[in-house]
Amino acid sequence: MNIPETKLHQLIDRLTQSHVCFAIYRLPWTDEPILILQNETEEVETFEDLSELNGKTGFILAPFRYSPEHPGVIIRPDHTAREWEQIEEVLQHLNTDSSLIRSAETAETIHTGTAHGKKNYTEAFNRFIVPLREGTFKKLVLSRNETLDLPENFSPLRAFINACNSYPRMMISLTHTPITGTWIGSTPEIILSGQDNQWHTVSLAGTMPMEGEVMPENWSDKNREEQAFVSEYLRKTIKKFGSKLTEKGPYTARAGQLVHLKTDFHFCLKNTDNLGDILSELHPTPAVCGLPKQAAYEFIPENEGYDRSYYSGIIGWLDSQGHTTLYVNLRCMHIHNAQTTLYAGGGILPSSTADTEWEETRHKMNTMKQIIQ
Ligand SMILES: C=C(O[C@@H]1C=C(C(=O)O)C=C[C@H]1O)C(=O)O
Repeated sequence: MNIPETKLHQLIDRLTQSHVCFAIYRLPWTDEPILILQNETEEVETFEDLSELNGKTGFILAPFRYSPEHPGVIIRPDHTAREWEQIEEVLQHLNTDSSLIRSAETAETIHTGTAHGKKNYTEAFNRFIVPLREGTFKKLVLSRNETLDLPENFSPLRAFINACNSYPRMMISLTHTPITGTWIGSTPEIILSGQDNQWHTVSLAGTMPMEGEVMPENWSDKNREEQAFVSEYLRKTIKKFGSKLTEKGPYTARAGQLVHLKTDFHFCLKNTDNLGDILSELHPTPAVCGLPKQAAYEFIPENEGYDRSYYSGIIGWLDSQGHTTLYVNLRCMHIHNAQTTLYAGGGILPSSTADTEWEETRHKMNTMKQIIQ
């Protein structure tokens, strides 16, 4: 993807420090930036429950779990533009003097050095592994975050473009609202995409690093099992609201310098008025939460030791009248002041070990670390 001319580039970077609500995203295997911009004077609409999204249209950022600090937001598409020329035209009309006031984002002061981070992670791992080995849970996803200082010349838009150029298979996004702050992500995981009666979701789990440019295929039983849990859950859930379910996989799919096991699920929906209800059934899948679902959804925030915020929530374009492309918010980072907080997790089974799982989160975080410069 081309870098836009300097004036536009600087304007978009400054918008990430303003009260303007916008998202720029790029779908997999395309080279087209899409801007969704809400009128500057309006506050972003929030929601507490995915079912409130029934019948709505807009760019969604929903947390893993709702809290007053982290509501879901819907960026209303008052303006939509594709390609830098059109985006420039739309942004020209912004009243940049009044809108470019720094948003009151609270500075996070978490400094998780690696040693400290690994100690916390291992303690959380120990809390997770006990109920897994006792059989209370079949699978739990344990995640962590890490905060880094950004380079002085850091540009959110350059990071977005770096991600577009490095990760053609992923959905890349740069999202900003005063409520959520600024998020940049490269996600490989669709939660719900489609239009009319043709819909798609994926079961994505199991992780190995790429071997140079070769995709490894020697999946362990643990990886196969944790992906099978996600597939089983999706099969059951889709049957509640969809019909004509077809399935392809599992097969090995690349995501940056990692590979995952992936199964595609295609199905039909009778109508699209209740996409919010469908999302509340789907989210959170055992790719980011666990089984049994509800117990895992309560166990994780109480035992993980930090707040996932928008990581492992939902991000993307929702349009009940048109084409929807919603993803799980993975391989993402929150930009705040001169720092960034990166997030990553992985599925834990009774056979898991803390060191291997820690390494997996390091590999996943590298997806974002690579594009910071
Ligand atoms: C939880 C993450 O990724 C998810 C978990 C995976 C796993 O456990 O192997 C693989 C892909 C994703 O569904 C993440 O990237 O943080």
